[in-house]
Amino acid sequence: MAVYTQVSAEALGDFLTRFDVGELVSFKGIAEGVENSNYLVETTRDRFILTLYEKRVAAADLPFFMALLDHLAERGQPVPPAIADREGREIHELCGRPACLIRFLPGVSLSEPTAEQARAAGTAMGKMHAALTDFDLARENTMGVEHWQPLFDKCGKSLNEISQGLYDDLGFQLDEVLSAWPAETQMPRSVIHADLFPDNVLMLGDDVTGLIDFYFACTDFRAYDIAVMHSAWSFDNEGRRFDREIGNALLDGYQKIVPFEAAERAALVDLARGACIRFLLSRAWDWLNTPADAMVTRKDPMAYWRRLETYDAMDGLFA
Ligand SMILES: Nc1ncnc2c1ncn2[C@@H]1O[C@H](COP(=O)(O)OP(=O)(O)O)[C@@H](O)[C@H]1O
Ligand SMILES: N[C@@H](CCOP(=O)(O)O)C(=O)O
Repeated sequence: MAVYTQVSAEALGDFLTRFDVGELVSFKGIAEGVENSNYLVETTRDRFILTLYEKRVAAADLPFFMALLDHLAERGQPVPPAIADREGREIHELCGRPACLIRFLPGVSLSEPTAEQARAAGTAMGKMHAALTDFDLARENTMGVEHWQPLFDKCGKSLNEISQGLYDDLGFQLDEVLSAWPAETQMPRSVIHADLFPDNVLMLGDDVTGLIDFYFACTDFRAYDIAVMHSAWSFDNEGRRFDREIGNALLDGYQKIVPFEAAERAALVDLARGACIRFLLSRAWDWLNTPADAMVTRKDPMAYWRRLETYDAMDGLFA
């Protein structure tokens, strides 16, 4: 359940008067998602998403995210920009939280995408990267490679409460991935989504209708974005079954738009191992620090350990 902040009909009705969007007809909390509070809002004119930003999204980062969404939307990418109020402001405050009213996009996120859908999603990421070549802003990846060792150290031996021996096993893998990690100048860097899991891609049939949830977007290796996507899309939820056909379709759809440079292609498997460590660590931290009775469902860190083991046994992502 991702509605942390309750909004009353009165507060929302009053909030909407700042915009030229018609009057409130109905609204309801959206259960999906874990980071922010999201509501589906219906007015006399249209549908919108109301997002109240909770503790993981820093208010200071919102201008970057909104500029990024505006840039992509202006270039015809299927992303949801924030709606500006009558004075041109996109970022607001509601019920004590930073808040945005966001364009609603049609489509559903898939739990079991097919290879054709993965190909379309890879192509959508390629088009997004191509549209970002003239985007000038930057944001540090606060979940990037420099942050893995400190987060590992913060989790410490408690990792063994998740699975016996995880502290030593993950420590070993982390050392390996850090020593294989490419130097900054070795391959193209860009603003990337950094969390394009199936739940952040809206689709109708085989068509991508929306790329959402840009709140981890940051500057990093461009190929790291597709590696994150590969690790999220090519396995079942538990990370037990690897589907090479889906992985290949994803990479293939992407490289039709943004061909891989030789250095990117060679580094993909190490970037995917890094992606596993990143999500394993954030999930492990949440696992160890979220009370079992909290409203939000904790995601299984070991699903990323299993993926890491699969990548560890691979020579390259293409086969
Ligand atoms: N612009 C949008 N159009 C349509 N649905 C959206 C939009 N933004 C979010 N949603 C819906 O809200 C859910 C949660 O949004 P998301 O941004 O993933 O939340 P969180 O940041 O909390 O993880 C999505 O799974 C989707 O169903
Ligand atoms: N995709 C991450 C968690 C971030 O959740 P999101 O709902 O904001 O995409 C994971 O699965 O660990």
